[in-house]
Amino acid sequence: MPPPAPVRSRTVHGAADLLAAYLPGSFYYSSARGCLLADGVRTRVRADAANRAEAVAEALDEALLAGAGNPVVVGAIGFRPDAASSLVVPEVVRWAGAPGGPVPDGPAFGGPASGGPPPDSPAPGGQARRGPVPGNPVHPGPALGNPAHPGPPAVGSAGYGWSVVPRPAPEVYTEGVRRALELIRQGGLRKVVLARSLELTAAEAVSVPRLLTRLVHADPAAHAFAADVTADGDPVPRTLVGASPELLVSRRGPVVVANPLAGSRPRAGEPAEDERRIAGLLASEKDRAEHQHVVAQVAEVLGRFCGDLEVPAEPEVIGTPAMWHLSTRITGRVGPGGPSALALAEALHPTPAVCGVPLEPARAAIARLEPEDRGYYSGLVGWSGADGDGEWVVTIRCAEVAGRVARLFAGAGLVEGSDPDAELAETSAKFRTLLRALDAEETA
Ligand SMILES: C=C(O[C@@H]1C=C(C(=O)O)C=C[C@H]1O)C(=O)O
Repeated sequence: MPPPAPVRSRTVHGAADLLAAYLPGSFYYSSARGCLLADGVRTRVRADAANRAEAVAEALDEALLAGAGNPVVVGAIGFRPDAASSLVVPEVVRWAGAPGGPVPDGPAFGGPASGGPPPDSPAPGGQARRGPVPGNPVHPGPALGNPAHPGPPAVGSAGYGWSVVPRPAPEVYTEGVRRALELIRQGGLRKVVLARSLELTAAEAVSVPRLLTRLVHADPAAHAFAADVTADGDPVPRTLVGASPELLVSRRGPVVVANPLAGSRPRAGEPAEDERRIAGLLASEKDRAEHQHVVAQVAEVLGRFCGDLEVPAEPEVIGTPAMWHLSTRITGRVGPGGPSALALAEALHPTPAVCGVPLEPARAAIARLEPEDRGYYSGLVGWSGADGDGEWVVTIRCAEVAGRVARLFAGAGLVEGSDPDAELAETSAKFRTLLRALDAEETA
């Protein structure tokens, strides 16, 4: 008989440990389901949209053959079909519970080497996220600034002295919105999302670990991420970092969850006014229509792969520290050997939350009316395991950070009845998630 395998105690990580261990170049992802920190590159998946699924499967198979327990692929994929992607099968993956949750005890998470998410973390899709309270549509979201846990110092604690350039200028954006509304009036296009960006330049290099930590502290229930997206020829490393409220899709075993958002109001930060805004959002036909486009597409795509699809008839309102959104949580089930979380995410992308309806006219309108390339913004970011489990979010409330520059993106969905100035204001409110974390809210 072979000698018994040596028993080694496994390190148990807390969410705070993983966040503290993040370094630029790592991949970090956290949500109400738990968090993951990935380091090192076993395989870099170099593939375009047409052969990505095959390349990912091959890389995961290789890792399995090399003895990795349950290897994962992590990273980000850009918005356009021909956009860059940054996907790797990492050398080391560490898992922990959700940020702000208890430090899990007992043996660690789901398996050798590459492990798996903690078994005791919430079900996929962040059920622990602020949901509706029956009979009370107001969901306060996290407190803004918890004095007991003030979080790390400002990203530029000495004051970065940001300079801010909106791209395009606000009046060019509103003109684009008017032209998009004209296309909608002419017929053929029903919804399109137009985005703009803010380019912030600091006097010194932006600290990505501190930016990420501030985002997680500001909203532990968000899907927070930091992914290295440095491309060949970039003079300095580039990191995609953000806190998305929008679950594109998750899979855990047979259970599939998607949580499309669309239809928004800025958070006022004053309870009575927020009550009014939430009621206004729920009652707005324009916002309901904008939301329904996304729900219909997500349900149609998931319906191709899933049984037991459940699509609530009515949206709820969810809150982030900056925004209120109409939200619909859709669930379904896949059979054994069904599509992986990444395959589902790629089938869903781009949803009308970031592109439009019908898809091709919306893509064409974006290409014509947005002067700036979106890059990774409005693509997808997350992780997928060899067993098919995983979680991918829509890449919003994010910035691409390189050296002293942080490029922020935000968009707004346009349908018949949209108002250009209100859409501009909506994008300004969406920038707040990142501006606050960069201590730049007053500058922009
Ligand atoms: C496009 C963004 O957000 C998306 C658009 C929304 C809307 O138009 O109401 C709401 C949530 C997101 O699905 C963004 O944050 O940049």
